[in-house]
Formats: sequence, structure tokens, C-alpha cells
Amino acid sequence: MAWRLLRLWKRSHTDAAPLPSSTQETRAGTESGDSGDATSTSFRSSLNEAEVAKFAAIADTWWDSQGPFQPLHLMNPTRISFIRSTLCRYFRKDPFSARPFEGLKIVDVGCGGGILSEPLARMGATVTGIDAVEKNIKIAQIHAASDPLTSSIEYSCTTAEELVKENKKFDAVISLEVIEHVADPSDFCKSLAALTVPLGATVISTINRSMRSYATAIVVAEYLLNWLPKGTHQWSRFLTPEELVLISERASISVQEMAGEMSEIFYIVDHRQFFLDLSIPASVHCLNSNKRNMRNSPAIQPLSLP
Ligand SMILES: C[S@@+](CC[C@H](N)C(=O)[O-])C[C@H]1O[C@@H](n2cnc3c(N)ncnc32)[C@H](O)[C@@H]1O
Ligand SMILES: [Mg+2]
Repeated sequence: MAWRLLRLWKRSHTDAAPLPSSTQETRAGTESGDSGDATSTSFRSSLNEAEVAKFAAIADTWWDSQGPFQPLHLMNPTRISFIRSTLCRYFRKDPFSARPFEGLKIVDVGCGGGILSEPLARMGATVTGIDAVEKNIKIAQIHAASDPLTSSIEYSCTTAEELVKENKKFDAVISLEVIEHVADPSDFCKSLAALTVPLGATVISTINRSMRSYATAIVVAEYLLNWLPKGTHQWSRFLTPEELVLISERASISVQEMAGEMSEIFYIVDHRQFFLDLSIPASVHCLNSNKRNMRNSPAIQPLSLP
């Protein structure tokens, strides 16, 4: 058992993990066959083909709440509550309104089957959902079409950097649980920042690179409970909150709020007595603005900013 764990650790740890990365200039370009013109130098492809293939293989399970995306379904109420309260404060919207995001243009980058895009649309936002996997987008479109409140979501199989090239801008740019799957997190953050209007907000979440996340998100979720296909996550690709702050700030994202520690969520939602350190280091930024006074979401515990 110990030997198997060690082997698992080694495999997970040695998979390439690009980190704050002006030193990683060629990686995304190489993976994507990037031609290297001026635009693509600024906003290089975020595609990591191996990562994208993993999601293509399980695309038809997005809306199976007991399937491989069970963890995301379980996390959804908490992260939606965080996004709702944070963006309401930030954009001075009424948190008690049924549709508090009315008037906001939001893009959900790496939307998968739309399990976040749909609640955003129900809260009144004009939502664009994008994903690198065509099959995800088809599933998302079919699912959203069945409800008039979500049928207006515009889904498209594309990437953040492609939208940047098209000069698209959004009031809020949200990308949850995607950054650990892209070619280069720093470049990805730059694209997210470029998609955000001045004074807009960017929300990013990922799994903290802690010992607990290795034990829970990989050993337990992939190997013991078989929730996710083995190899879904590479521990070395996870970002610590400090690293996320660093690459966000380098991308001109002024980090104003972080929250995380979802260790109790699985206990509450699923009544299972183990803890999962699927933290949500979430950053909300505004470009070229004074910092606003933002309190931490009551839904998840605050993380102290480094
Ligand atoms: C773990 S899932 C998260 C889905 C969704 N954001 C959520 O939290 O419910 C990661 C998603 O990112 C997509 N993805 C991976 N790399 C991407 C990229 N470079 N650009 C856009 N989407 C990407 C995958 O296809 C997958 O749907
Ligand atoms: Mg993930």
C-alpha cells in the first residue's frame, strides 16, 4: 500500500507543472502549435491537449450528480453563494433580489456542462459560457435550452485568449476549477484580466496544493472512491493561494478578497465524515481602481492575503 502511494505521488508530482512563468515562454505555444505572432505572444494558447482530452472523455456525465463531476455538484451551492454575495457587494447589487445580477455581462471560462453558467443566468446575468471541449458545449446547450431562464446563455467552444483577440469584454470573468488544467496559469490569468472591463471583477478558484488535497482530491476521490477517473488531477498543477495571488498580481489583477477551506462542505452536503481540502482561493479584482472595502463571504472561511 505504502509503495503504491509512493508511486502515485511520484507520478502525480512529476507531471509537468508550470508555475509563475515568465520562464515558461514556449510551453503553451509548443502545445498549441502557436504561430508566435504579436497577439498570440501576449495571449498564448491556454490549451493543454492532454488535460482537455480528459474532459472530452467524460463530457456526457456533466449533469449526473453521482458521476465524475459529483465534487463540483456538491461544491456548487457554496461557490454560488460566495460569488453571489461577493459580486453583489462589489457591483452594489441588492443581494435580496431574486435576480441580483440583472445588467451584468458575465463569462464563465471553462464552463463544462454549464453547472455554474445556469445559476448565473437564473440570477439575471447575461451569460456567455465557453469551453475548450466541443462536446461539453453541446451538452451545456441542450441542458440550458430546456429552461426559459437559462436558454439565453450563449455557449461557445472557444478559449479565453480567443475572446481576447475578438476584443470581448465582460463585467465579471469567472473561471472555477480550470486554471489547474491549462497550459500556463500565468498566461491564462492575463487573458482573464484582459477580458474584464475596467472596474470589473475576476473570480478564480482552484484546489490548494496542500498535503490534504493530495490525500483527498487524488487518493480518496480518484483511487479509493473512484469518483473521478484516475489521473484527472496532477497535484503539482494545483496552486497555493500565495501562488495564485502572485500570478494574479502579475496579470494586473489586484486581489481584494480570498476565501477558501471547503473542508466542511462535504460533511454538510453529503454527510460524509471526511474532510476535503478543495479550497476556493478566489480572487476578485478591479483594474485601475481604488480598492473597495470588501468583507469576506460568510459562506466560506477567509484566507489571509500574503
Ligand atoms: C474541472 S472542469 C470545471 C468546469 C466548471 N468551471 C465548473 O467548475 O463547474 C474544467 C473545465 O475546463 C475546461 N478546460 C480545460 N482547459 C481549458 C482551456 N484552456 N480553455 C477553456 N476551457 C478549458 C474543461 O474542458 C472542463 O470543462
Ligand atoms: Mg479539477
